[in-house]
Amino acid sequence: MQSPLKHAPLSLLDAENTLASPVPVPSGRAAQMLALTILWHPEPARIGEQFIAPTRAADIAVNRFAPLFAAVAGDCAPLDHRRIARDSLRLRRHRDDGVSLLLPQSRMRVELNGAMLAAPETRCTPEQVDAGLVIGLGGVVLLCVHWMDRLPQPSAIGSLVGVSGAAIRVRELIRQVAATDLPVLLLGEAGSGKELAAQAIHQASARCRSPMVTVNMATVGAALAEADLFGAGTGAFAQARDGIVFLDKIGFAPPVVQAMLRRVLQTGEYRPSGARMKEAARARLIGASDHDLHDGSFNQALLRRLEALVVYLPPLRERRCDIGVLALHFMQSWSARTGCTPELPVAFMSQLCNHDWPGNVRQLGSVVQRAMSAVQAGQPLDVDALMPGVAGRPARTRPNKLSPQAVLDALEANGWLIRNAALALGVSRPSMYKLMEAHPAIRQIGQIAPAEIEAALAAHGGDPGRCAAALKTPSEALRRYLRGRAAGKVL
Ligand SMILES: Nc1ncnc2c1ncn2[C@@H]1O[C@H](COP(=O)(O)OP(=O)(O)OP(=O)(O)O)[C@@H](O)[C@H]1O
Repeated sequence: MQSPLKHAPLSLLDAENTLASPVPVPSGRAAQMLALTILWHPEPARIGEQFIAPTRAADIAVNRFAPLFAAVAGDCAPLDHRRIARDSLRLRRHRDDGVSLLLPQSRMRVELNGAMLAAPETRCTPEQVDAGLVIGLGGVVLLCVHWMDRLPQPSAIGSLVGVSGAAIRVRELIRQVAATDLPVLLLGEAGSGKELAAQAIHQASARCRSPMVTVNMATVGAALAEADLFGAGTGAFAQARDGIVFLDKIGFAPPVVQAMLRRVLQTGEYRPSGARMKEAARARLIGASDHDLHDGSFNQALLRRLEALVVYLPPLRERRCDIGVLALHFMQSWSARTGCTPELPVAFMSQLCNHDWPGNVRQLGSVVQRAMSAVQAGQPLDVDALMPGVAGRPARTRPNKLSPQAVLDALEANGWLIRNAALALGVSRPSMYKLMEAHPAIRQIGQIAPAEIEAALAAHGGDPGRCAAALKTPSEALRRYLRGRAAGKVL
């Protein structure tokens, strides 16, 4: 499954030089090992243990006593549960990297991606294996069959939970990036962990004793952005001192601010708002974006400087084997906060592991916590009721099943950002555009008179999010309009 933000995980470039040997990107399934990760087990300590298949030739036999699953720095043990059959479920890797599941002779219930298997052999396509197969055994254990491009490693960055090759790679990159002092660009879908990665870079770097100051460029209006960043004494650069300025959603920075940031990166100086003298910008800059910044509307000279180091956070659906350890992590933090440890049923965990998580780790965390409190309160666990409204419903809602009010509500609840509203509704972005075009109350920016836009801006202090809501027009289009206006384009 390819993400639109696919990026080489780390490019080591600076303004003058391209290093000849960037960190190698493993290519193709040939470079990968087939792995089994425990997504769920009655003993929580077993969650995340892995078995890595040594060769591509032999079948993998999965039964009560084999294979041996290993914790990263611990002992090996089989699944070892009385509801797991002694007879083996066999996993057979084919030449095309599809995988067949051959059922055991026993009556043990075997599920594949949430559906019970009855046929003696079920063949999964290479694409299905790429997406991660979720196998349920005996109604007690969930395994993920997936590819690994590197061997498991102890985590040196405890805050970033994950056992997938992608999670290991991100932690390696963060350590490399933390050892340098170049600007960094963090890319990844909303909720994939960019801010957490910025905090980890800060913590692992020599700047950890100075503050990291975060500014969300999507929520500061153009009028305030300059002061928020460069205000004398109070702006982010002044506050961060020798630390880090983290610009979240940097793609939304107004053009004038983008030009200032470029000059900061170029000269190492800035002029505080209202001051006559320039000051040295001592803080390191980290930017984050959930969309591609190469579309021309972002300052490309700034982008080239920010791209000195790029760390890409893959979406959760591309690292399904992390869902178990992440769910456990959220359950443990809920228990630590509340002092209660309610148990979530394996059927519910299976649904979590099979979900595509358009809102990524943030959405998983919210759903797990809601589920914990529902169980705690003695309420039945209704997965459908827990999934919507966090950052998204399960993907693949039929657009023609959505009422105009549902479309309007999703836009209202998501700051009139098309992308987030589409995620919340579980429809693709093209479908979302069609739904908006057909909607009687939603207007395209081109249909609104400039005077009305100016009046809305004046009424809402220049805040594009609130203006978009007042004008009933998508926020992205309004921001594009404002960028064009600032650049002096005839509109
Ligand atoms: N690998 C991880 N381990 C533990 N928690 C994680 C991990 N990745 C993300 N989270 C948690 O998920 C939530 C969202 O993460 P974060 O805010 O870093 O995402 P983001 O990519 O910056 O999102 P946005 O683009 O919407 O700002 C946070 O609560 C964070 O702690």
